[in-house]
Amino acid sequence: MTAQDPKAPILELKALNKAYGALQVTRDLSLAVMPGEIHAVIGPNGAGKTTLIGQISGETSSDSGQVVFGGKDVTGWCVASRARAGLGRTFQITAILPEFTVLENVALGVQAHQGHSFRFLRAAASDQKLNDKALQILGDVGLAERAALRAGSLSHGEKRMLELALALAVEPKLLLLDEPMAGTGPDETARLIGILKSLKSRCPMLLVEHDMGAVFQLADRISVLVYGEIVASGMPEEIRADPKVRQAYLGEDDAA
Ligand SMILES: Nc1ncnc2c1ncn2[C@@H]1O[C@H](COP(=O)(O)OP(=O)(O)OP(=O)(O)O)[C@@H](O)[C@H]1O
Repeated sequence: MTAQDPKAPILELKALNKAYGALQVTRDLSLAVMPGEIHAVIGPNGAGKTTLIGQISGETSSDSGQVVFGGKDVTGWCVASRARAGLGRTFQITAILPEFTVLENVALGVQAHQGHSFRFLRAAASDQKLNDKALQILGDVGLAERAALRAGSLSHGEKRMLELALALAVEPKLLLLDEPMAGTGPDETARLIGILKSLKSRCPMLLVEHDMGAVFQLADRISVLVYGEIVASGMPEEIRADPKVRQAYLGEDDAA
C-alpha cells in the first residue's frame, strides 16, 4: 500500500516498546489510524498514554517497534521532521502568545508553517492572504468572532480551541490530541466535540481523553490501554460491552 491509497492507514504503530528502567511502559503496542477516523486511546492513570503520544510525536524515543506515518517509517525521525511531514499535535496553552490577538496567533502559525520567521510579525499582520487563511481556520474552530481579542483574555475552553487552531495552521495530516477536554466545562466540551467532529473528515485524529462521554461521542474506534498493553480495540459499542474493559477501566460506571 502507498501513502496515496485512501484505504491505507495514515498512522501505523507496530509493536512499539518503551521502558524506563525496570518499568515497561508500552509493550508490543500496535494500532492503526485510518483516514477520516478518530481513534481514541483510553486507559487508567499511568497506563502509558502520554508516553505513547510522545513515541508517536518523536518526543520520546522507542526501544523497539516502528512508527509508520503516511506510509513512511518515521521511527528514527526527530519531532521537527515528523511535524513537517504533517504530524500535528495540540500545543500546551503556554504556546499561545497572550498579548497578541487571536488572529495574530494563528497568522503567526500559518506564517511559520510557510517557512518564515516569527520576526516578521509586522509583515504578517498586513499580509491579507495570511490573515484570510487564519480567519478561515478560526471559523473552523468557532473563534472567528473572537479574532480581534487578546488571546490572553479568552476563556479556558476558548484557549483550547485556539490551540486547536494553531495545530490546524500547519495543515496536519494527522492530529494528536492529548486530553483536549481537560478543564473545560460542559458547554465548552459540547462545542469542542462538535468542532472535532466537523474536522475529522479532513484531518484524522488520535485522541487521548479521560472524558468518557466525549470519547464515546467522538471515536470511530477505541483502543484500551492497560499497563502499556492494548487489551481491547474496536467500535465504541464493542468496547462498551467488553467485560474485560468494564472490569479494567470503566468500573461500575455506565460509560455513556
Ligand atoms: N520520564 C519518565 N521516567 C520514568 N518513568 C516515567 C517517565 N514517564 C512516565 N513514566 C512512568 O510511566 C508510566 C506511564 O506514564 P504515562 O504518563 O505515560 O501514563 P498515562 O496513561 O498518560 O497517565 P495519565 O492518565 O495519568 O496521564 C507511569 O508509571 C509513569 O510514572
